[in-house]
Amino acid sequence: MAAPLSRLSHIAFHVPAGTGLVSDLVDKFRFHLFASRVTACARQLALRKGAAVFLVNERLGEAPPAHTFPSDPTRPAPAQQPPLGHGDGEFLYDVSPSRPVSTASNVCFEVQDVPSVSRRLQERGCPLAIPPTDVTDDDGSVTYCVVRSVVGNISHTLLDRSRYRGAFLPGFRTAGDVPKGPRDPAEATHFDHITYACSRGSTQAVLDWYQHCFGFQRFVINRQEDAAEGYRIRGRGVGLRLTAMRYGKGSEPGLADDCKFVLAESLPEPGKNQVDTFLEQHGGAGIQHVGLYTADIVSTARALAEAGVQFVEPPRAYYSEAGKAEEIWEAGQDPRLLSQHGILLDGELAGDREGGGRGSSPRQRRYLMQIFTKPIFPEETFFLELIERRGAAGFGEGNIRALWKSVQAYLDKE
Ligand SMILES: O=C(O)C(=O)Cc1ccc(O)cc1
Repeated sequence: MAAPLSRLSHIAFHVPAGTGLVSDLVDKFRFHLFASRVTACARQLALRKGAAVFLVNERLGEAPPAHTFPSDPTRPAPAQQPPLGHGDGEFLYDVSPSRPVSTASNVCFEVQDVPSVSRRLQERGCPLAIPPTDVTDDDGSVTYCVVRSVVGNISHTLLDRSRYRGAFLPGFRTAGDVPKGPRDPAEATHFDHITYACSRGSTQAVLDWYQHCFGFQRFVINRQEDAAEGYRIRGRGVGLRLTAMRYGKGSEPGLADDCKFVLAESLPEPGKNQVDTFLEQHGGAGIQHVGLYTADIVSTARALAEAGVQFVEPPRAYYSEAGKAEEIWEAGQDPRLLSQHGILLDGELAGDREGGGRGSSPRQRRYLMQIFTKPIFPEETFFLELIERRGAAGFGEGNIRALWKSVQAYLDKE
């Protein structure tokens, strides 16, 4: 049996010190810093927005010699530290990605029984980068292991925090103030999807690996997609092959336990494209973007733009395309407001994903709205997305084309 995952815990970045990622997440994206761990050579900061948690791992200087484990000047040493020789000792709960560039490289899941999950992974031929390891502090203990994915520099930390009462993980101090009052409706609430930029021709092997190791299921993005080839969108400046998978049973679109994994591959088309640009500047495959779910994308986009977040601009003709304004009005949205913020809207017809007859079903007002930020690191690699789903669980061709072109126009200008 594949190794069962309970829920997504957090996504970890690895960045050199001084990239400004933490201050951008706090000041611009309105995340709250809630836990930190500082050693002589690494700073690990956990930031939260609803159920969406990012862990930012910053390298502060040279790594320590392999035989030492860094002491934490900010709190007493945990009772049990990871054994030496596993990982590189710099970052707790993770391995350092080999890339020098800033990267989002670890998707961490909670599991119930780390030793049994590790055994199953090893039986399935997935070597562990860090074997089951206990870490303890005054608030309890956590067991974790780390497995490297078949995709680029991505790894997965699997942890059991059922015996832990602290704010985040053993070894971290509580930091900052997470607001306790009623949630601001303009806040994003959780991760909707994580998109991997994959090298050409690798999708099937990636699907097979995640299915074999973790029991991921294929998720149909759109009924126009082909079972073997995925959803291919090409022509008119776009060359993209998308395939998606999910780890949970899948619930109502928009719920926190329904995070999907989207695999993006470029198709041979003239000119440079954003997936290949990612692969080149990142030094290989990896996490290209993370979709943050919000129940009110207009307010969230407005608040983030006011705080300094830069979004890519939709193609100039997007809102004046035949039928677009009508489609937006029909969905109950105002095209002037969406265009003011650069938000895209795509409808999903009943049966678009389930295989029902397109055109034969009455039009349902199921739709989604999306907007991409500009890349957030100096390299043209990782970016964030805001997404609001109104009943639509997949991704529509209209939005994908427009999003692709928005990013492309931005990259071509740079
Ligand atoms: O729409 C989304 O959020 C996707 O994940 C699809 C997608 C993937 C990669 C791109 O470069 C552009 C669009």
